[in-house]
Amino acid sequence: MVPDLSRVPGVLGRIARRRLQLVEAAVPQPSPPLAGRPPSFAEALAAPGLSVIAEVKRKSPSEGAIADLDAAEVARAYARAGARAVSVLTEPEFFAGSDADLQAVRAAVALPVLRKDFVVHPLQLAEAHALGASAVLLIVAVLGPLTGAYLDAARRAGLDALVEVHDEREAELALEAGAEILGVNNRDLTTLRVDLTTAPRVARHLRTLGFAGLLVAESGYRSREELASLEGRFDAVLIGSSLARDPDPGAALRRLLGST
Ligand SMILES: O=C(O)c1ccccc1NCC(=O)[C@H](O)[C@H](O)COP(=O)(O)O
Repeated sequence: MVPDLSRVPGVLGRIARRRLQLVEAAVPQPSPPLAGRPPSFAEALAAPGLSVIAEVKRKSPSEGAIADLDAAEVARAYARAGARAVSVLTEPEFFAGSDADLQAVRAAVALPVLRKDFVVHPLQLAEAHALGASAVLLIVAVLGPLTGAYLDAARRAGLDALVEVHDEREAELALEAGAEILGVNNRDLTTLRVDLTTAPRVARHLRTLGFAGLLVAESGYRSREELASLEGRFDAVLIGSSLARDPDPGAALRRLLGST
């Protein structure tokens, strides 16, 4: 049940194909047993008001180097500043992420942790659960018609899934697949261009189609005003670069939330 990645264009296609090579070459590592059940990602996003999912992000294809950070320390700062969940990039080559970052964050904060990676193989789901993640990212542009099968497999592994789309057609595929948490990415992962009108436009389409689940706006957010425009239309926002690049990520989040 591996997606056909030859049809995925641009930067996203390069990342996904390389990810599959790395997953297939990896020797499975035993993870130490986890203390307790991870907190619910869905419940954190459903809390009143706009929930912030704050991201631990070291580097990216669009920005290059972002921060040489201590993942646990940054996650604690996010939690103190009011984040409701933490996203941790675990892709090693394009984002300089690691499973160790995820484990460090899980041990450091009581918030749910999203494993932000490029899921291209079912093994990555069991692995995410073993690492202590509460949720995984499933990208419709990568998984295509297998999105529903991966969603079911994630649920069986005890994980919530943030199903990511970028346009109306992908949004319809995600609905058919049974997504309950839908993320609309403002960043086109083929070209890396960011357009903040994308998430509200696709969200309107989803609500017109009767989607009653949780909606997340993703990528490109830098200001209090931009976040204010999402209130009442989205349940959550995912923010990475603008927080992680700040010398004080906690203060950056408090500024965005208007709580300084
Ligand atoms: O961030 C990138 O350059 C990128 C390139 C290719 C695939 C995925 C990419 N980013 C993943 C994300 O969706 C973001 O990390 C996340 O939404 C936060 O975005 P931002 O606040 O703009 O860092």
